[in-house]
Amino acid sequence: MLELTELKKNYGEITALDGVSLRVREGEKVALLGPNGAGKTTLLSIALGLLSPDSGTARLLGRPPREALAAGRVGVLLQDAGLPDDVRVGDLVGAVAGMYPTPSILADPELEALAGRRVLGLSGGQRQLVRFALALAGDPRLLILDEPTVGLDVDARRALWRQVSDRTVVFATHYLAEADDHADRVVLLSGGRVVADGPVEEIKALVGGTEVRLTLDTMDEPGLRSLPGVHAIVIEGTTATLRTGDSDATLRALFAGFGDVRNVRTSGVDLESAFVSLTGKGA
Ligand SMILES: Nc1ncnc2c1ncn2[C@@H]1O[C@H](COP(=O)(O)OP(=O)(O)OP(=O)(O)O)[C@@H](O)[C@H]1O
Repeated sequence: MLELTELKKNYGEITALDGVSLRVREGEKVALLGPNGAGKTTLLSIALGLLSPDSGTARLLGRPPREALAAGRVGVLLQDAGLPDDVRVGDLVGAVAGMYPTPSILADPELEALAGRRVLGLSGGQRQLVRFALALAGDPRLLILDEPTVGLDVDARRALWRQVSDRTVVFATHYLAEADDHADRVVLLSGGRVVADGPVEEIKALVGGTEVRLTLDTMDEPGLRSLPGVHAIVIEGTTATLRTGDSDATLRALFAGFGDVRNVRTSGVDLESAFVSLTGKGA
């Protein structure tokens, strides 16, 4: 449905994409995860034909992106996309849906409550809900969403994700938790490169997870390394720091297997520090 091959893009001195390839098949839900400046928006803009790459190619539904968009069936939600101010929400959504051969109007109570309001005066989250309704207006086969839930409250987030459940979706996010909840595959971008691409569980184990620090008077590195979920370990004297993708399993086995373990402390590993460990540099 989406095929990007060896994309490169520089803005003057800045390298935004440094040879990115990505293929998304029908039915996949792919989260593009990465810190600020990783290249997510640039990648999506090229996928949509809004920006030309310096080299490489982009195909959308088997065609050049602009052609695919013109044919309908691709829903798009971009950051800060403008909306006409002086029009009622219901009229705007109805008019846009009416331009498609298969119109679809988002059934959402919050959106319905806004139908009579003019766009001017809507809050940031309400505008985002309207943008999302416009993205769905053609009953798209493929949805491309750039940070779709920014500014949305919990109910609106739920409504959004419910609506996308039976479509192919590519979405950019900063949040591992959002990728975890709504994607089946994660593509991790950093510094304009794909640094990891795989099922959510795999990426979570790689970047997320928990740090467990502990003291063992008789250090047993191989034993600690073989605990379930552990994928990295640092030993300093009698202190060990483990990185685990499944802290429950690690701790259960730790307490069962190491009677003399003490001073056990755990902390979440945030995404930024995980990027540092994956890419060897700050994001
Ligand atoms: N129009 C532009 N002119 C110059 N530099 C740009 C332009 N657009 C993006 N960049 C730079 O290219 C790099 C990639 O930016 P991009 O917006 O694609 O990243 P992102 O992953 O979407 O970031 P964010 O999560 O902050 O939205 C950044 O260093 C950014 O500053």
